[in-house]
Amino acid sequence: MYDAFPEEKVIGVYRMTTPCLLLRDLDVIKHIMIKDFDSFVDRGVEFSKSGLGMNLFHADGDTWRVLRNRFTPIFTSGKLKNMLYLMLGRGDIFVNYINEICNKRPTELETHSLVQKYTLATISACAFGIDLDSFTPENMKTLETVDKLIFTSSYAIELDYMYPGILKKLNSSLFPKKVTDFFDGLVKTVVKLRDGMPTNRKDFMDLLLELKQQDKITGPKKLENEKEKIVELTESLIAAQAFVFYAAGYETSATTMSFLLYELAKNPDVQEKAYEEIDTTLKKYNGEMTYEMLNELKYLENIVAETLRKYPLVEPLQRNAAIDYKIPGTEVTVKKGQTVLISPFGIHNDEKYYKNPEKFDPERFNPENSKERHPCAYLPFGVGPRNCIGMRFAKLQSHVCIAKLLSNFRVTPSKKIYG
Ligand code: HEM
Repeated sequence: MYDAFPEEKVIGVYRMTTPCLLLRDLDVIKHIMIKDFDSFVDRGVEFSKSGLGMNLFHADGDTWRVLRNRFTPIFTSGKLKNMLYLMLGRGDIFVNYINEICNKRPTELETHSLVQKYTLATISACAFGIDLDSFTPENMKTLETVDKLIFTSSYAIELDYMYPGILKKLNSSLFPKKVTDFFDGLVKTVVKLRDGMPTNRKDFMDLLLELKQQDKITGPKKLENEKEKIVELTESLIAAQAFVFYAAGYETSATTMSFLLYELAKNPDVQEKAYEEIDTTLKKYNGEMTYEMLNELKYLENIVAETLRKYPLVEPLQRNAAIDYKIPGTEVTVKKGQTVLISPFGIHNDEKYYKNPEKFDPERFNPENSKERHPCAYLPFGVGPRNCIGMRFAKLQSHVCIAKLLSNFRVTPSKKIYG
C-alpha cells in the first residue's frame, strides 16, 4: 500500500472494517510522533488493561506516562553495564553449545532457532533471574513452553479491528489465562526467593523490586492544579512488565540476529571486516569483552543498523488520536479515536531515502552518510517519546552474540539451498 501511492502524504486504509490512515510523508510523521506527541500518546489497542494488560507497551495515557517515567532509568547505560555479565555468560554457553555440535560432526545449523536459544537465555536471565548452565533439552523446556504460549495467535486483535471496542466492552484480555498465570506465578516465586528485596544480581527483577520499595509510583511533574496520577506497584504490575520485557525483547532480537547472520553469510567481505574489527578491538582490551570494548565496535554497529533497515520487524507503528487533528501540509483531519499507521518497511525500502535498497551496505550508517538523513527515515525502534525502551539492551545483546560468534566461527550459506 505504501508503494502504491508514491505521491501521497497520507493514505486511507481499512484494517478489517476499521478505517485508518497510513502516513507516508516524513514531515507528517515527525509532527505526529514527535512535535504533537501529546495528542498521539496511545497505540489504540483497546482491551482490558488489568493483569498483563498493564504492561508498558499497551498502557494508555497517564498510566503510560507514569510507567515510562519510572522504567526509563532501568535501561540506562549504567544499569546495562551491570547486566553485561549475564549476557556474556549466556554468550559463552552459546559458543560451547555450537562447539559441541560441530565437534561431533560437521553439520549445517538452522540459524533462527539457534540464536533464539541465546536470546531466550539472555532475556530470561535479565528479566527473571532464570539461570541456565547449558542449553540441554530439559533446560530449554520451560522456556519453550512459555514461548509457545505467548506466540500462539489468539485472533483477539483481529476481532477488535472488525468490531472496534469489543474487547474493552467485554473486559477481555489479549492474553490467554495460562500466560497470565505463568507470569504471575513466576514473579511470585522470584519475589519470594529474594524476600521481596533487590539482590546483587542487578537484573530487571532487582530493578523492579527496588522501585517496589517505593510502593506507589507517580508520573512526571504536571501543571500546578492537575492531579498527579499514582500507580500502585503490585506484584501483578511487576509481572506485566517482566512479561513485556520478555515478549518484546526475545523474538525481536532473535529474528534480527538471524537476518544479520544471513547477510554475513551472503557478504563474506562484510563478515571479514567485522571479524577484523572484533579481533583488533579485543587485542586492545587484552582479550576481555567489556562494555567499552563492545561499544567500540562501530562497524558491527553499522551492520546491526543496516540489518534493521532492511528487515525492520515491528510493522506497522501506530498511534491513536486523542483529538481531531488537522495534519499539517494537507487537507486531511484525523478524527479523535482514529488510528494512524506508519510503515518502517515501506520507508526503509524506498529509493527516495536509500539508493539501491536491496543492497546490504553497512556503510550507509557511517556518520558522514547518515548526517543528512531525515530523523524519521529510519524507524526500526520507532520514534519519539514512545519509541522502544529496550533499544540499548537489544544493541548490546546483539554485539555480545555476534562478537562471541565471530571470535570462534564463520558463517557460510547452506549448500542445501545455495548449491
Ligand atoms: C532488535 C530488537 C528490538 C526491536 C527491533 C524493537 C522494536 C520496537 C518498536 C518498533 C517498538 C514500538 C516503538 C514505537 O511505537 O514508536 C518497541 C516498543 C517497545 N519495546 Fe522494543 N524492540 C526490540 C527489543 C526490545 C527489548 C530487548 C526490550 C526490553 C528488554 C524491548 C521493550 C520494548 C517495550 C517495553 C516497548 C514499549 C515502549 C512504550 O510503549 O513506551 N524491546 N520496540
